Amino acid sequence: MSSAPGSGSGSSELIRIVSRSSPMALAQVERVRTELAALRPGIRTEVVPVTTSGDRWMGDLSKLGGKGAFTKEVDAALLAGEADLAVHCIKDVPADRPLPAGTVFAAYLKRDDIRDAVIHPGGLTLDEMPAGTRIGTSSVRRVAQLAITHPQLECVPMRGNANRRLEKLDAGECDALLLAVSGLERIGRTDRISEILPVDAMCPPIGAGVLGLQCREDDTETIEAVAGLGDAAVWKEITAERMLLHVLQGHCNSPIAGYARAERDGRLSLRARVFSPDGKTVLDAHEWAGPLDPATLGTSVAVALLRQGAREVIDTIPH
Ligand SMILES: NCc1[nH]cc(CCC(=O)O)c1CC(=O)O
Repeated sequence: MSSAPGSGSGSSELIRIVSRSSPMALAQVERVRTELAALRPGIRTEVVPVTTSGDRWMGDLSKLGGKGAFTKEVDAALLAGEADLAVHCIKDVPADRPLPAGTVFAAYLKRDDIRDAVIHPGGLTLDEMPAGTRIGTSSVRRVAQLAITHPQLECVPMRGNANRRLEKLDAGECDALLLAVSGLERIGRTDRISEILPVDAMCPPIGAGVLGLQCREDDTETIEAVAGLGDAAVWKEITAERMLLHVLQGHCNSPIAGYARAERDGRLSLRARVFSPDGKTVLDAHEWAGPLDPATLGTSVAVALLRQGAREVIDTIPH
């Protein structure tokens, strides 16, 4: 191949990005392609589509053997060398076990909104909804917190990608939905939001609003190419949050919530909560740390929750 002198070895570099085919996943890949094109104009990208078991299965996710439901096929494409880069919602990446051997996160992108939104066709907020209003969500985290703040509302199981859930809502399968603001932004449907819930009322899941770029660990070329897309503050937040989840050994069906915040002065805080499914037990911990060791902060908050009895709460929930 003849390339102009001085155009650099990266001028003909191709990065193949594996993606689920939901509108949200494709939008995430487009964000990465746009940011990469600005940072490294010489690199070409291509999308390699996969369908995951989590996308196909509309039943209870725990019956699929856990949260890896959305990541297994993606990991396999990466490890088989069919693709060079995977874009994951960090929220969907299990933390109770190590990342698949041979893969690493090369970057975490700048964080989007971490809050959940209410979608009600009539524009009602949770407080305005009559008793018995059916909220479509299968998330134990959302069900537990709704039981605390709005016990008069009824949760009904609801799965499928965000676009499908909106269709099911419009078809009358439920009266309202809870969905992540960031996901609605990605699919261009923030027009459907009737209320954004503060994190005090609806604590977000670990990793909310963050995309991680996963590579093969020996693929230094791709790792170096995408590392510049990463955000240093988000790296600290995710390191603390995922260490918390790792120490708690939460599973796909455990109502664990929490978020870290890196302040501009370098300090890092982490709040986390563990709920019983009925919301009657709420464990809460919040700590501050200096900038140097996010993993220790995650461990420390997890230990505080374990001292309050988190082990029993997590283990009594079947998965
Ligand atoms: N479980 C699916 C999923 N994974 C990540 C997001 C939202 C975007 C994010 O937090 O990165 C969603 C949709 C939702 O929960 O509403």
